[in-house]
Amino acid sequence: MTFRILICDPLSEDGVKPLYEAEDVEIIDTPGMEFDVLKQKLANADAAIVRSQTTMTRELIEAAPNLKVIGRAGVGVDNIDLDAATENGVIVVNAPDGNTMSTAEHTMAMLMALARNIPQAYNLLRNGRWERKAMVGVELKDKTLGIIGLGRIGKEVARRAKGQRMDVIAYDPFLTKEKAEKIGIEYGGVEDVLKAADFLTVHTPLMKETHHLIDREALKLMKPSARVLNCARGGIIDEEALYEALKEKRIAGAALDVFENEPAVGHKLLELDEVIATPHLGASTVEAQENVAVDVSEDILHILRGGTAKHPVNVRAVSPEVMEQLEPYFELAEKLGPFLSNLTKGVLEKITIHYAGELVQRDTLPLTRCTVKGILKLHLGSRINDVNAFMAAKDKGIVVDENKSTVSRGFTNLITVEIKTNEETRTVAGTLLNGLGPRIVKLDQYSVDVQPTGHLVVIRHHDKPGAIGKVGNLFAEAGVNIATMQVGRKGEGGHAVMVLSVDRPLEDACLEKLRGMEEIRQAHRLEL
Ligand SMILES: NC(=O)C1=CN([C@@H]2O[C@H](COP(=O)(O)OP(=O)(O)OC[C@H]3O[C@@H](n4cnc5c(N)ncnc54)[C@H](O)[C@@H]3O)[C@@H](O)[C@H]2O)C=CC1
Ligand SMILES: O=C(O)CCC(=O)C(=O)O
Repeated sequence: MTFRILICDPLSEDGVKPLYEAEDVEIIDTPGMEFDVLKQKLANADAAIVRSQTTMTRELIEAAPNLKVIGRAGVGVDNIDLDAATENGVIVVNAPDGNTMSTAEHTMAMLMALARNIPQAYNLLRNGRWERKAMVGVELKDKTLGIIGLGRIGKEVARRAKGQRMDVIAYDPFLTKEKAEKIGIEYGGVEDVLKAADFLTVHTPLMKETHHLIDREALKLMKPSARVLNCARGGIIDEEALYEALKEKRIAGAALDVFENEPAVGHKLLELDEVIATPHLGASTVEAQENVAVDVSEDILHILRGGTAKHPVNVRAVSPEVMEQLEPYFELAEKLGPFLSNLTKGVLEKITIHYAGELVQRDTLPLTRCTVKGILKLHLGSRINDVNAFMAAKDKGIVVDENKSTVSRGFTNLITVEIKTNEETRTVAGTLLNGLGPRIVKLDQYSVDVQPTGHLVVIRHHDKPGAIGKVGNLFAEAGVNIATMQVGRKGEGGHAVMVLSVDRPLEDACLEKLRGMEEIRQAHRLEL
């Protein structure tokens, strides 16, 4: 059997050697295809390899009936429609390690160029101007580098910045004070990092939660002398807000490797003297390109020949028999994690899943994996899936435990998820009701009956006369219709919870007012 592999973006020749040398592979190496050509070539491809130039849309994936694997020669998979790939049974693999060093080094190159005006001075000199006065820079020594996103690349940048004798402060949802101390940096919340930074660099994936993470409000918290860097993904920093802040001299400079829309030729940020930029070159080194091309090529060959993926991004590894038994429970498992982790404060340390009732007899590991995936996805984005969820948890030092008990409090099946962070331990229990689907039946010590779907508001309040009415009035004033409301309490006059499902999302102003009420201890808005 011959597998047809389509190379959609330029790849390292040495890196794709394993593919050219394989006897069972036919390569179609035509990078930079127009959409229609790409669509036509995909129609009979078994695998496709992309970097960041090609966007693998649903339309393209659906037009490729033989497609089994998409390989991303790099880290970010925001240019691949993962839902479409999963729905169409296409495995997506990436190369998460191969370009870490290059991207960290590029970030440091940008940091130094930014501090010393190197591109600006060079431009002037090429135009015959020996300008020294206007090109005075700043030292890095004793300056503070703020890092948002301390994953593979963020950590390497921190290490290098310390070598420059900079102070480093970082925020990452998986970083604790203790972990930060161990690597000799300071731990802070996002606001602490923004306020302290002389230079700010972002190294998160681009996803719903990180889109415009650095927005107008964030930039307002920064020092006027601060400079920002983005060598991760366009869209993490709000480009309009950055432009305004630079124009109004509220920040001093920016170094950008990535843009919301690429190629960003003619972008108005590039007209500003305080901005230096490169055309998405973070991973463009001989070494990184060879590494990532080798990694995806090997993974693709292995998968096409019937093996399992080394760096899967979207697949669910469950045998058809086990899948059939567990299928109905996946929706419940998938909802419980995000429901609880949205409510939990602090840095995640341990996830425990308790199974009771008929589930005790089953192989529940796939459900545990699915729950862990739901929790981690909130911070690590869509590349977390059932296959890599445990590995990602281990990577982040999070303990995952599962246990079983015959005590199911009257339910035929019961899944209880417990999340322990460095600040609190919280639990949620859910069951699958015959014909009615998933239900949340317990939140911490309170019994409730909630359908975990749509727009939800979860409130912890003091059980006082009028509290519920006040919440109802506030929602009515905001034009938010309450579809269902569940109230649970330990005893009269004590702590209580309210879980409301509403017909449209609660706006920020309404949530703030809710949080400001004297009867309300905590309020969260959830989309499930
Ligand atoms: N410019 C370029 O050519 C390249 C860009 N990249 C980009 O860099 C990004 C980071 O890559 P890696 O470090 O390899 O990924 P990684 O997955 O190792 O690290 C990402 C980190 O971001 C953290 N994070 C998630 N949400 C966050 C939030 N709201 N606030 C703070 N931290 C948050 C995660 O906990 C994780 O530790 C990639 O997603 C990719 O988009 C990667 C390689 C090359
Ligand atoms: O393919 C490239 O050079 C871009 C690399 C990148 O952005 C990534 O790996 O996420």
